[in-house]
This record gives sequence, structure tokens and C-alpha cells, in this order.
Amino acid sequence: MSRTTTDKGRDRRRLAGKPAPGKSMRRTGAADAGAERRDIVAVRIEQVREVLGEVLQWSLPADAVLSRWLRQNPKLGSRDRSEVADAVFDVLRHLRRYRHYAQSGSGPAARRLAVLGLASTLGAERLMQSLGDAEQGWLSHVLAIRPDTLPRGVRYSLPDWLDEKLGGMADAEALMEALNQNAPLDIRVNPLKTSRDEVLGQLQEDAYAACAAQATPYSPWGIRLQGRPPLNRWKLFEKGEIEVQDEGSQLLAALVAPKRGEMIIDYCAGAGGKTLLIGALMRSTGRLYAFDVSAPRLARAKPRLARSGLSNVVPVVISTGNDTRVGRLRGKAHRVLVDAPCSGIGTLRRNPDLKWRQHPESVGELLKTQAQILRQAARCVKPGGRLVYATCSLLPEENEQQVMRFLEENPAFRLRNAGEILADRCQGLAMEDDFLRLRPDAHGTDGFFAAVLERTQESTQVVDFEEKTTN
Ligand SMILES: C[S@@+](CC[C@H](N)C(=O)[O-])C[C@H]1O[C@@H](n2cnc3c(N)ncnc32)[C@H](O)[C@@H]1O
Repeated sequence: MSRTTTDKGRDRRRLAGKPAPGKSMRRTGAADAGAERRDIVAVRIEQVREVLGEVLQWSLPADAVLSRWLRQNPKLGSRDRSEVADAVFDVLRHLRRYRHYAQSGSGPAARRLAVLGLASTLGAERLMQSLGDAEQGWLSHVLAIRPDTLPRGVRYSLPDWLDEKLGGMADAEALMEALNQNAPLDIRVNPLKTSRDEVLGQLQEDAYAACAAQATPYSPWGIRLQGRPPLNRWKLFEKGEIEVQDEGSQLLAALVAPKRGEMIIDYCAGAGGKTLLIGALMRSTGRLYAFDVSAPRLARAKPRLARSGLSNVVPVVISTGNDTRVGRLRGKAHRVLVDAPCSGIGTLRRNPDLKWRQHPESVGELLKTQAQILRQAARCVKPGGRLVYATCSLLPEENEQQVMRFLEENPAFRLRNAGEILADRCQGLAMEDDFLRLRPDAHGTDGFFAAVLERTQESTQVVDFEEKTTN
């Protein structure tokens, strides 16, 4: 059989130790891809290190620092953005444990934290390829440490004061563990425009398959989604049929139990999360005042209100002292919601930096503000009306203790059973006493607290009541 030119060429190359052209190209391609992956990881480590350098100064909330950094780096794609964000938030969640691990390494501490965050979010294997021998050795060493051999505060990455506070609660370690998980993405349907079944039906379509939409267990308006879909580009969102809202927040709005035609005050309305649901439950009738001392926060409620189709909401920027517009509503409101400024410890799944930004002194300041807001808001409640006090904190001093002190000072109010009030609309929530307490480990929501305080019908002595409480 005669040998072809191709055969001869292949033999010459083999003798010369050179691979065939096709193979050579394939191998180089694979090697290039590997090198590219290593480069990307090396760049990622630097990006995370850079963001952490700013976040760990604690001058701004982590999400604000991250948003600014992303604006300064507009060329990054969506995958780059989410890889950086995931690693930064992972480091904030596990900061105390990672700092403990970082002690044994060398080089800049922020780089070691970035490596740990990325090892957790991208996988250690992917990281290893981009590390030198010493860093690889260190990473293997710390990843082999069993967290259950570490003191509890280090294991769950809590500052000592918070470890002590949460440690005194029932099922403390389950709570600490749950607070270190990623929060799911909950949305709420707008009952003024649609129903949950209708939205769930649409989300069963192929285009939304990755979201694996499921009804939330307690709120009749809630849907839980997987991943981070680009919600604000969805038609459902643009048409005001859905809003982003944790199931726990939905339950707080339900606890207000508003009725058509009533006069209701959302005293700390912020960007209007609860206002929107309360207004929809009023079927856009009556009057719903959305108060807040922060004009920028209330301004953020405006586009949401526009989408919602509500026409009963009156946003008002109030002052922290004795505000005349608040004064005019004295004794007039059927319901007043105080969604008080608080430590936010119940939201650590979403805001892990709060455990490092808050401290006993800042909580002490919040306690004074909460008591003052409660006193001012209580004046607006009409006899027989209700004041709902809520926080996204798990700390008893911001919650039960705050309410019990208010009740001692204000005998015109009595505690109502929150579980019974919610039972009308929300199934399956069993509470052990009159308060509503939600926990991520028990309910899958952020941590929330709420109490319903009813002003007795007989309490017509508004003047006495005010004099007693103005100090
Ligand atoms: C927990 S946030 C409210 C969140 C909002 N209700 C929501 O559902 O999106 C607390 C709000 O209380 C406001 N606030 C702080 N001090 C206040 C005061 N003295 N009177 C009224 N609002 C106050 C803050 O500006 C902040 O927006």
C-alpha cells in the first residue's frame, strides 16, 4: 500500500517529537482555557480584596459600598458582579471565623479573607489553581479545621455581646446557624391587581422555570423564588402586580388588619414596603398616612406607590420632635403601625455587616428612639383603635421589654393576641404567647417581632394620657 503525503508528514512530525496539528491546537486551547480560568480567579481575589478593604472600615453599609464599587466598574458582567458580591457577603457572614483562620497565614490579611470567601462561594478546587504553594498549604490546613472545635462565637461568627444575647434564647445554635444562611427571594403579589394563583400560574411557564416559584407557607400573598432573577425587568413587576418583600414583612402588614374606609398611619413607612400591602388590603379606600423622618426614604416609596395603583396613600415627612401634622391626627387613627428603627439583628441573612456595625451602645440609642416613637405614635390612636409595634430585631430589649415598659406607662392600652388576629388571613402560625415572633430557623423568614396594643374604648382622657407620656 502506497503511503500518502499525509502519512509521511505525520511520521516526520512524530520523529521530530512534534504533535499532529489538530491535537496541538486542541491541547493549546485547553491549556489556554485553564490559564484563563486561573487568571479570572486571580483577578477575582483582587476584586474581593479591594471591596473588603472598604467594607471593613464600617463607614457605610456593605451593600452601599458594593453598589458604589460596581458603579465604578461598569464593564463587569453580571456573573463577575454576583461572584464578587457573593464572596464579600460570605466573608461578612463568617468574618470572625475567617479572621481566626487568617491568623495562621501570611501576606495581606484582606487577601486571606478574600481567598476564604471565594473558596466558600466558588469552591476550594477552583481557588487552589490560582494560589502559590504556601497559600495552597494554608488554605488546605484551615479548611480541614472542624468548626465544631471552635468556641461558639467564632464558629457562628458573632461578636461576644451578640453571642451572649442570642445564646440565651431557645434553640440558640439553630438560630445562629440560620442567620448565617443566604435569605431566599420572596415576592408579594398585589391583591389590588391580581391573585397569588394567577401569578404562580404565570411563573410555571418555561421562561421562569429556573425560579422554581412556590407559595410561601404563611402569607397568602407570598411567593418564594430560587436564585436572583432580574425581577425589575419582569412585566409583572412593571405593572405593579408583584413587589419584593420578605414573608415576615408581609405578616407584619397583615397584623395591622386594616379595613376598608379606615384611617391608618404607617408611622415609620420608609420606602413603603408595608404601606403598599396595608393600602391594598384597604382596597385603596379610606386614608393611609405614610410618615417618616427621612425624605430620601419616603421618596423611594413614590415609584412603588405609582406602580401599585393605590390612591389612598398620603406620604408625609415628619420631624422627630412634636410635629404639628402628627398632632392634628391625635386620637383619630383606627390603626397605627410603628415599624420601628431597630438593630436589624433579625435580618443578618441579608445584612450580615449589621452584626459588626451594631454594638451595645448603638442598641442603647435605638431603645430611646423606639420608646419616643411609641409614645408619639400612641397619641394618634383612637379609643378602641390599635397600635402595632414591630421590629426586625431578635433582642428582647428592643421587643418584649420595650412593649412591657410602654404598657406599664400607658394603662389605656392592653395587649391583644397577635396569633389570633393573624389567624383570619394567615394559616399555621402558632405562637406561645400574645406576641408575634418570627425566626429564620423556625419560619424561614427574617427575624421579626410584633405586638398589638389596643387602646381601650373607655380611654377618653386623651389629655391625661398625653401629659403622662410627654417627657
Ligand atoms: C424599619 S425602617 C421602616 C421600614 C418600612 N416600614 C418598610 O416596610 O419598608 C424604620 C424607619 O423609621 C424611620 N424613623 C426613624 N426615626 C423616626 C421617627 N422619629 N419618626 C418616624 N420615623 C422614624 C427611619 O427613617 C426608617 O425609614
